[in-house]
Amino acid sequence: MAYETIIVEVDNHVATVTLNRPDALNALNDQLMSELAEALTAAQDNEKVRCIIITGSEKAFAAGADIAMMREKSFVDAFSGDLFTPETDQILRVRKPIIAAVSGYALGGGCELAMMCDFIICSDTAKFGQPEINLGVVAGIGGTQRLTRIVGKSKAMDMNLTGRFMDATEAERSGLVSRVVPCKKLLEEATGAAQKISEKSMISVMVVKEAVNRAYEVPLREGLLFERRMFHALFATEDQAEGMGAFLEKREAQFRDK
Ligand SMILES: CCCCCCCCCCCCC[C@H](O)CC(=O)SCCNC(=O)CCNC(=O)[C@H](O)C(C)(C)COP(=O)(O)OP(=O)(O)OC[C@H]1O[C@@H](n2cnc3c(N)ncnc32)[C@H](O)[C@@H]1OP(=O)(O)O
Repeated sequence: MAYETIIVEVDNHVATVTLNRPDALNALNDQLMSELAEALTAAQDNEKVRCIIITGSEKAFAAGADIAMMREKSFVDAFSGDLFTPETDQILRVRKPIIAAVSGYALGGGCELAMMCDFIICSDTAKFGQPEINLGVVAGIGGTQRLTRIVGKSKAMDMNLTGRFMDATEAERSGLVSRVVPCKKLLEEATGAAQKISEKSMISVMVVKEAVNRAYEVPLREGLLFERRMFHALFATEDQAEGMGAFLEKREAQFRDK
């Protein structure tokens, strides 16, 4: 598939999707979101792909929704057209793990897109923010919701009210990102993580993704029960027999459940 605003490479079970609108700091316009949705669907359907990375350029992961695209829209356009809901539903339907590899700006929809991924590895140049208030709007796809659950009310309120940016150090300290690496090592680190995940039992990987994401949604007792039942269920898989057998036979496990 030929794309204009993204670059897709599949190698060794990892699909790397690079946002590619450098002149607009990867601002998320209709075409980019449509192409990203298509690429994620293709990665989900491709049996050779076991982990997905979304990344951008050194200067910007994504500087947010495209302001030029939004400027002309009315309330009726946004509300009746359910602006951005189909795209966000699409990324949340992907069951394979998605790593956000963030360098430079991840602002507004860019920060929100990164937070919709399963975890974020960022470079020491990363800057996260929800500056929508500067535009007379507020975050629209998780910047007041996921950010608050991740970094806490005070920091989320500060960032959404002042529009200030958070650097990589603060992002790691706040739990927004999993790891911070030197800019030149970002893709190597993200690819290493993706390949390590690709070696695991795919069925277990998908259960982890679902269980950790559910922790945001349900009370602890319900989450613990879900986790317990999925732990029990995995004893029905070949991968559980292979994984535990390989350990006891002191060899590498060869997982095969899809
Ligand atoms: C399955 C598909 C998955 C899809 C997932 C869902 C994605 C949905 C995304 C929509 C989310 C909507 C809800 C969201 O909360 C709303 C927003 O995101 S509002 C936008 C928030 N972002 C901003 O306000 C940042 C705006 N940019 C800046 O402040 C600055 O550009 C900067 C980042 C601080 C960098 O400053 P500089 O280094 O000085 O660079 P320039 O400003 O000169 O920018 C260079 C060039 O890029 C253009 N540009 C930058 N940001 C945007 C943007 N957001 N939209 C459009 N264009 C942008 C800028 O205009 C310059 O262009 P030029 O003038 O050179 O033509």
